[in-house]
Amino acid sequence: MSVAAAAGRQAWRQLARNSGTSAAIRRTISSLPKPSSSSQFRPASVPAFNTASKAVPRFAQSQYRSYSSGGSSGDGTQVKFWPFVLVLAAGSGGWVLLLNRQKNMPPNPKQTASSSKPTPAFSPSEVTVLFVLGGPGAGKGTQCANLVKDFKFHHLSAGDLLRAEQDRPGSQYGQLIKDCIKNGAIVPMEVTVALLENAMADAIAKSGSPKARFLIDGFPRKMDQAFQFEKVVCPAKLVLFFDCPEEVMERRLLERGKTSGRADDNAESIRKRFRTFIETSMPVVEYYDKEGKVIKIDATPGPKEVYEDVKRKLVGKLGEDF
Ligand SMILES: Nc1ncnc2c1ncn2[C@@H]1O[C@H](COP(=O)(O)OP(=O)(O)OP(=O)(O)O)[C@@H](O)[C@H]1O
Ligand SMILES: O=c1ccn([C@@H]2O[C@H](COP(=O)(O)O)[C@@H](O)[C@H]2O)c(=O)[nH]1
Repeated sequence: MSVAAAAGRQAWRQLARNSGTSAAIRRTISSLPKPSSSSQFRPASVPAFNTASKAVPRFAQSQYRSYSSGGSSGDGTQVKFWPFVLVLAAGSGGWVLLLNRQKNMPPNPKQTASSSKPTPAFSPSEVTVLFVLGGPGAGKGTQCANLVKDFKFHHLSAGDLLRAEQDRPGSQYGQLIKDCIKNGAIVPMEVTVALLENAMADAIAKSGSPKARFLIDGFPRKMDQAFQFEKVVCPAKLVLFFDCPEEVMERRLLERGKTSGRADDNAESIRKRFRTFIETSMPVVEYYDKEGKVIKIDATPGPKEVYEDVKRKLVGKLGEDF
């Protein structure tokens, strides 16, 4: 299991524990991949780490001796161990190859939809989710603020939730999140999906009504997040995509960086964020575009003009009363 995957799995458990585990998160914890490292093939009595200087448990001692002595048990009985070793090694190798192959393959939506098929935590008949995507500095947050006023959305920024978790005293994932943000990398999806689900549950509980509209800003930035969120939390109705040239976004971010205090509003982090956006997040936009769910907005003009376009296109697609 990769370090990021392990961190994600841990993160999920921790976040669920900290903020009242929902049924959906609990289900996902149990459906996360089980450890696939060598520990799976290690007899329980064999220590995980090199214990050369320490006493090795009896069972392990006898195994090590057998392997190195070509099958003699040492008491005169001729037991051939090498065929077992070969079978075990071949089996383990095949398993590792299979896991690595799966890791490198994009998630298969059909498989995801048909296999364990957990029910999402929120029903799309009660909860409307709009994903808000666009490059860093395209103006997503600015336009979300406008939509909140006119359409009574709850605005949840994935970046803001991650920054809050990073700064939460005692958070086990503070450093991981900090490093990802500085480098424009994507935090393991379990962390972000759990934070979003918890925030949605909080907002719904506070409003006292199961009906709610959410703008999920800056998410999903990666295909795995998209599939996981829709499977476990709530299917999305639409994606608002703010399209903006890099030079315009860079100018805005450098300007914002003069006062934002954000660790990633600097030239080096911005370059990395742009690369992640092109390589990892644009495929998400393309995926939803093929599904006919994307409303594309030119984010180059001033904020007012952009908002007029957002409103016109959103109402055009969903009507006033969606
Ligand atoms: N249409 C616009 N024209 C000019 N400046 C804008 C426009 N929209 C937003 N800005 C400014 O650009 C900066 C980035 O905007 P905003 O924070 O809304 O972008 P974002 O897409 O949410 O960024 P990030 O992904 O980094 O959080 C802000 O300083 C904002 O005031
Ligand atoms: O789903 C997400 C969203 C964000 N991140 C990390 O946070 C920063 C900042 O995000 P903003 O939306 O610009 O506030 C982003 O560059 C990622 O490092 C994430 O990992 N996953």
